[in-house]
Amino acid sequence: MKKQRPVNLDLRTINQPVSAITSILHRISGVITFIAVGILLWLLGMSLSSQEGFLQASEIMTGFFAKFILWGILTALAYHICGGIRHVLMDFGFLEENLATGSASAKVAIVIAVILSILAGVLLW
Ligand code: HEM
Repeated sequence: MKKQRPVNLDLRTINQPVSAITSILHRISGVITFIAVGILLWLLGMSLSSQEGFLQASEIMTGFFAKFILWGILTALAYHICGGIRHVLMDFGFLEENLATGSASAKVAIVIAVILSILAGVLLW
């Protein structure tokens, strides 16, 4: 096999198209959402356990760090849903599968997710 093949695996030097960045972020946001389910179920369980548990859960959620984590979770979920709906629209043939439409829909998904993220921040603080 030829040993001197042109291989470039240095991600910092590869210019990623916006649809590729959207795709990577979609997987990352999916993993964050998966971990978030555990955190949110733990909080829900605590809040439903007793009156003290509810007060404890409320107390936890007043801290800046907890709010920041929740904001991150809501941002990841918002992004994942926007990217997910984009995927579903493409899969059902509502969006054309070409470079121009892929880039445009990726940008729209990012902009909507940023707006939802800002709204989540306003809601929390
Ligand atoms: C608890 C909620 C959710 C969790 C934990 C979750 C998690 C994930 C993860 C980890 C992936 C990545 C799979 C991979 O890249 O191999 C994924 C992909 C996907 N998710 Fe979610 N997801 C959730 C909710 C949603 C929702 C609400 C939507 C719809 C809007 C959605 C739509 C999608 C789609 C379409 C893909 C496939 C994307 C692709 O083909 O690259 N997900 N999800």
